[in-house]
Amino acid sequence: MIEAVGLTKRYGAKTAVYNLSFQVRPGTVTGFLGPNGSGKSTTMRMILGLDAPTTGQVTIGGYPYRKLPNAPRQVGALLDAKAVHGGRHARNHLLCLAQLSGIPARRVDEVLGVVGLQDVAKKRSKGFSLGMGQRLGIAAALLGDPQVLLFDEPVNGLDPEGILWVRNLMKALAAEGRTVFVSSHLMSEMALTAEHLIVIGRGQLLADMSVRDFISANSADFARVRTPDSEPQHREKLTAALTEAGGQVMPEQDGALRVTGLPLPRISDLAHGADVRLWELSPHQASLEEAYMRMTQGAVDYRSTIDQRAGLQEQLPPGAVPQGQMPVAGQGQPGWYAPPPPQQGGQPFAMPQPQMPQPPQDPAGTPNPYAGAPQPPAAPVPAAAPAPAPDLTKGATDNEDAAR
Ligand SMILES: Nc1ncnc2c1ncn2[C@@H]1O[C@H](COP(=O)(O)OP(=O)(O)OP(=O)(O)O)[C@@H](O)[C@H]1O
Repeated sequence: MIEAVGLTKRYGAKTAVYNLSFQVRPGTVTGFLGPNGSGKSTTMRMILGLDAPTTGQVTIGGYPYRKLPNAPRQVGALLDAKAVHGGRHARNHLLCLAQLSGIPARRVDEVLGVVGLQDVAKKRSKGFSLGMGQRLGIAAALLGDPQVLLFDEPVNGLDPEGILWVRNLMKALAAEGRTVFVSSHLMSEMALTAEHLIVIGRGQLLADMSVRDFISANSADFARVRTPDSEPQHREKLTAALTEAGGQVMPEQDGALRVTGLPLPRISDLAHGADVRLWELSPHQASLEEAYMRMTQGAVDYRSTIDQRAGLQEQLPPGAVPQGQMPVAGQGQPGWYAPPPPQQGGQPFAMPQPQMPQPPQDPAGTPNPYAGAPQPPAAPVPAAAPAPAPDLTKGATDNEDAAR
């Protein structure tokens, strides 16, 4: 098991991770999600002893990585697939790693077979495609047959067959009782691979819960209702009946209606009562991607100004708030991505809290640099000229970082 308690990392004045506490348990794939720059890689580096926490601690099986007996046999990681000596053959690269860790050479051939690189084992890795490089990185992570595995964006650059392979590999490793911690920006993939999620935004914990709970906590189910295309007046009649009964009705682009706040049998009864025929009445649940976007929209550092100004962004569903704004309980259209009311202390999303040791309130005795970040702004910001996300870290701005 991986356990972080009050983990904080500052780079000078920049706070990359703040007071992060979570556990990654064996036997399931745990997804690690967060917008760009939210601190995922920094957290993974601290887990692996590559960066020292400013305060707090993170352990694997009860030990900090650097004190873990025979660490390469216990923990495997893919952090940066490009971090390979390009002039070496794939097999030689793995052999070097194996020798450093006292792993027998036959294991190198085993893992080359597992990742499907046996035919290119004698090729120099500088000629490898992005996907082949990922496979080589995964082979290196598997070398010590470790119980704990960390993968930072493992499907980066993989084709659909490769993505499916990684998904099955992660699940198989977890099914063997291993601890599998994997970051990804591919939500659809994460929904298929992970059972549990840890979501961070601006270095802080936003959610620690199952994928199922995460989706239901950050989205609302809805019904799609469709009347015959040739009878637009019936669509209007049904809209009126549903609205009068307390439902929220929004038109979809294809002419159907999105209805929230009413159960399906009630919608059917209301349609029958209004003498309106239905061509479709179907239940829908938001995707992990929608739920994730909903939760993290207030914690995104890097956002294009061009597509916002040009109105190119996908239209937000009713009830969802424009980017940069957090929802306000009781406002907007309830039932449509309607969030639970903000919690005391500024936590905007209700989430089941696992029993974890409580980290020190503020280990360094300095104020929380993110305090107030999730609070809703006082006034709505027009979509055409959104306010930039405030740089709450008071350090080098993210734009400066990005420009480097
Ligand atoms: N060595 C460093 N020195 C200064 N700032 C750093 C350093 N490493 C990371 N940061 C900053 O810390 C923040 C978190 O970075 P990190 O790479 O951990 O985010 P991430 O969630 O992995 O991002 P991405 O999804 O884009 O990979 C960023 O603002 C980054 O600029």
